Amino acid sequence: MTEVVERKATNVHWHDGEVNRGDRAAMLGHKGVTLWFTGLSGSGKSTVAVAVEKALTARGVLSYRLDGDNIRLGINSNLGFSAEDRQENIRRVGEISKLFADTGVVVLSSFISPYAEDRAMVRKVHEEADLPFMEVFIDCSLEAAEERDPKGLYKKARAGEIRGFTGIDDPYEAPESPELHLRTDQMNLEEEVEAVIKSLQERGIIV
Ligand SMILES: Nc1ncnc2c1ncn2[C@@H]1O[C@H](COP(=O)(O)OS(=O)(=O)O)[C@@H](OP(=O)(O)O)[C@H]1O
Ligand SMILES: Nc1ncnc2c1ncn2[C@@H]1O[C@H](COP(=O)(O)OP(=O)(O)O)[C@@H](O)[C@H]1O
Repeated sequence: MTEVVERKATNVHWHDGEVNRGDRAAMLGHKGVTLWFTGLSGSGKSTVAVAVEKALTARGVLSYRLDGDNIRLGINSNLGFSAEDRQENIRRVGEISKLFADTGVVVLSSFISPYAEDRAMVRKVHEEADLPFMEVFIDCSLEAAEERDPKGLYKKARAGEIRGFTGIDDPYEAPESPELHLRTDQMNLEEEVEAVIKSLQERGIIV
């Protein structure tokens, strides 16, 4: 696996507080977790995350969405779509997700995250911090995603106006053992939300 970037800072030390993760979970009434939605552009990552956020909020569960497009307009605006930039994009949002999950939030991170190695890095970062991490494969055939083409990007990619577009001329490595596998070209949104909520309950993250 590619090493996480080398730390440049020296003489830095972790500083513990007096309020811990358990205190925050007791205050909120649920645990923190990162739900990592991965899939092709147009597979439904954002649609599912938005619907799950709404359902969790209605249950009094604090959640927060981190979305590829939004993050790339802000903190990651200096990154493009080369393999190297995608890796740095995922590394940063993986670390951000970890911080949010540590606060007790149910984090809904939606990124194409096409490379298995980068997703494994995010999983490892969570495991090392003893935080729950669930990879959610938002699965949809390329044909169906291209048919949907909600932003007209596949059309542009086919016309050669976008280079290195995932699924067209850049790879997508499907997860081999995701915690949750949602076929958005075979299920409806309600079923998908239900599956996510059930999975969070089964893992004892929410009641
Ligand atoms: N070349 C190329 N390949 C894939 N996607 C592209 C590209 N150029 C722009 N876009 C738009 O960027 C969104 C994906 O950003 P991500 O941060 O999720 O990508 S990645 O995880 O770093 O691969 C993606 O959003 P979604 O369609 O919501 O997935 C696109 O809107
Ligand atoms: N079962 C489904 N689950 C999620 N999205 C669906 C489903 N069926 C159709 N769609 C549509 O597919 C599109 C997915 O777009 P989006 O959520 O932006 O995908 P992504 O974030 O993966 O790029 C939306 O237009 C959505 O309405």
